[in-house]
Amino acid sequence: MNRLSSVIRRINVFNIISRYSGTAPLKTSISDESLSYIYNVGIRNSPIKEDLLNETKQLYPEIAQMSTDRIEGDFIEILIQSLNAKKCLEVGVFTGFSSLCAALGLPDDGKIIALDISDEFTSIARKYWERAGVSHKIDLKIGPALDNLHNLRREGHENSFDFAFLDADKENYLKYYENIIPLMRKGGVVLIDNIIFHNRVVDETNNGEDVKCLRLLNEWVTRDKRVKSVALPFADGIFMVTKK
Ligand SMILES: C[S@@+](CC[C@H](N)C(=O)[O-])C[C@H]1O[C@@H](n2cnc3c(N)ncnc32)[C@H](O)[C@@H]1O
Repeated sequence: MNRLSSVIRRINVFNIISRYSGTAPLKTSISDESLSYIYNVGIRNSPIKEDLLNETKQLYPEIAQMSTDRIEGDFIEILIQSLNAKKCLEVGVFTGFSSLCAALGLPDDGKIIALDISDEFTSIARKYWERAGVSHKIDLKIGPALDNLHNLRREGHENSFDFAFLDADKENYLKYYENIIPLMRKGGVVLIDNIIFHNRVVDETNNGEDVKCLRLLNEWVTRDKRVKSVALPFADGIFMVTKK
């Protein structure tokens, strides 16, 4: 992590060089009505996904928005399928929406190693994985994700994952990222969720640890020579990264 610390010291997150020289981003032309239309027309019917999200809302009304965005979930499923992925990693499970989507995109002998710290949240997840018939594809490991990532590296999983989804505690994102990249195979894809974190990342008055960590991570990823990356302006902002 020495290279990491020295680069972090050099990054001034509010003095980011503008790399974009095009016209105004297309996103500004999407009205609320068009966005609703996209969400209505763009999501295929899936009673099990809707039930999971509805139960999450009932059980945890204050934090239900932690579930991965509905379109992002379908995007994960399609991406995994089109990559022919067989071995996936998820950091941050909650009640299991994104892992359900990932598992639905995997073949029957595919595997997801899913990491979370909460028995309570993931007990809901297990119920839906069972109902969807995908439990056998998901190996849930309860405990601090960083410890489990270190274990995976020690146990010989480096350079082997086809796909990873990072969606846990934001303060540790940079450490997670630095442990996920060595685990990915060449051409493997990592999606990093919440890179704008409900617009807090661009709010200069917000200097919460989670927000500061996301700013550093975003700069770090863009400069990382081990990968190619693109930031996708949907849901809560997503970095899509592929290992060279
Ligand atoms: C944003 S939620 C994940 C949402 C999930 N991807 C979904 O689609 O529902 C973040 C999760 O990270 C977990 N978490 C927080 N700190 C953690 C840690 N140190 N190690 C592992 N998991 C952690 C929380 O328990 C929570 O379930």
